[in-house]
Amino acid sequence: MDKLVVNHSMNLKGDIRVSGAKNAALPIVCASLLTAEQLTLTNVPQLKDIYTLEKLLSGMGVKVNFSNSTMVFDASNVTSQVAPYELVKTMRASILVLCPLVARFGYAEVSLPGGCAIGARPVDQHIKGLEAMGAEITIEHGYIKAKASRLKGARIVMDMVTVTGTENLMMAAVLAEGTTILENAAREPEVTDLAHCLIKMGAKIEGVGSDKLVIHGVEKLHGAEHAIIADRIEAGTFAVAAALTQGDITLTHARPDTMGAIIEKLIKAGADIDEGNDFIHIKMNKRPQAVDIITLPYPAFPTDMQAQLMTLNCVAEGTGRLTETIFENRYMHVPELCRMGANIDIDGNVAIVHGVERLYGAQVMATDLRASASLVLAGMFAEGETVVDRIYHLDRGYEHIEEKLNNVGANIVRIKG
Ligand SMILES: CC(=O)N[C@H]1[C@@H](OP(=O)(O)OP(=O)(O)OC[C@H]2O[C@@H](n3ccc(=O)[nH]c3=O)[C@H](O)[C@@H]2O)O[C@H](CO)[C@@H](O)[C@@H]1O
Ligand SMILES: C=C(OP(=O)(O)O)C(=O)O
Repeated sequence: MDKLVVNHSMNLKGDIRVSGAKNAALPIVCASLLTAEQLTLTNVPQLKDIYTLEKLLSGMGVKVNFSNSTMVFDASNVTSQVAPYELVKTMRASILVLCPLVARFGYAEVSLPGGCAIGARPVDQHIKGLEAMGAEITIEHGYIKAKASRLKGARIVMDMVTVTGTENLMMAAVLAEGTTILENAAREPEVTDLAHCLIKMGAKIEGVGSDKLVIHGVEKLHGAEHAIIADRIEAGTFAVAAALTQGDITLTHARPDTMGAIIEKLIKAGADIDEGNDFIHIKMNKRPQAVDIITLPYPAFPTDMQAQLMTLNCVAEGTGRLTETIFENRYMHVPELCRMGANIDIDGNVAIVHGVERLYGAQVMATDLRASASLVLAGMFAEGETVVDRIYHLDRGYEHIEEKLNNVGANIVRIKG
């Protein structure tokens, strides 16, 4: 298993190009199952999760060509509607093939994704919505089996805001007979990006970007070309790197309009931020101030940035209070940060972070994707050498992370395992 050796690296300086968003690319790749015509995606990040999905779709008979950051799909000859456990267990987002398969082929068999390090993460809302649209669903031997000759439009009120739940049901509704109303829908920019792609493919969706989506089903979708939206979480991670190392970084190909809550917290922490339509410039020349954060659905502060902001709070002046409301077990990075000298108390879903002046390099273990990112950030600030183990999590979601950070002055070495 690969490891990253992160050396003390302050004052990062230069430009970093932001990649396409993993969490937009994953559902949009699955949308390729909705049409027999060619779907072309550009700005696709080269990530382990995308390769896993490519393997899953290829196993179903979809022809996929992935070259540089362009992916071309031909799902005209799908031969299997099964998503096997071996692939689903490595990537929860595989659940996103469920609704496209039922919508176009009337059948799907998808392994239940199960929980992961950050929480139980059930998929009951995906199932509830599909059932409301007339699918017959059984759970057998760890697989969800869904059948429907043609899905029917329905009014679905989601019990909680779910990102992949909204995406899955939106993909069911675009080919259903009649109109579907999705209430309490997720408004994350990645959900909106999927809606924009589906509209290019001929879907009829109203209320894009709001918590009420009205979807008029059509008989079939056609081919299209779509560029994946910039990754606001990758951009946010690098913005924290700039603030933490008292650096001066410009993030290019970014979408600051999707990062309001993150940018606001960085400004509060003391960063100077200048933004345009597609760039963010972050400059910091002092110790950060502690900030309080509550994770909530978009447009509030994203749970996927909680760990990175915690690292910033670890070395800030004052005490910051973080409240995680989305996932029940998303503080796995806390003991690792404490091993590096951080001072953090946990009380239920609240983390109280007392800022310290120094962190010290240590051997630490990454437990999930964003926890890994928070440890790499801490390693750049820490004195000495930090070895981050189990970085396969990181490779699921960050494209060439060490290369991008090294280009602006970091000193990170990958040790192949
Ligand atoms: C591939 C992808 O896009 N992943 C993102 C997506 O995950 P994902 O879509 O899995 O997360 P959800 O938005 O569905 O989860 C939000 C909350 O709802 C709960 N829930 C969800 C569905 C359901 O049927 N029942 C249920 O109880 C979950 O356990 C969690 O507590 O949104 C999360 C929240 O912004 C992000 O952290 C993930 O990075
Ligand atoms: C939790 C995340 O991803 P996933 O839903 O793929 O586990 C994430 O992107 O931080």
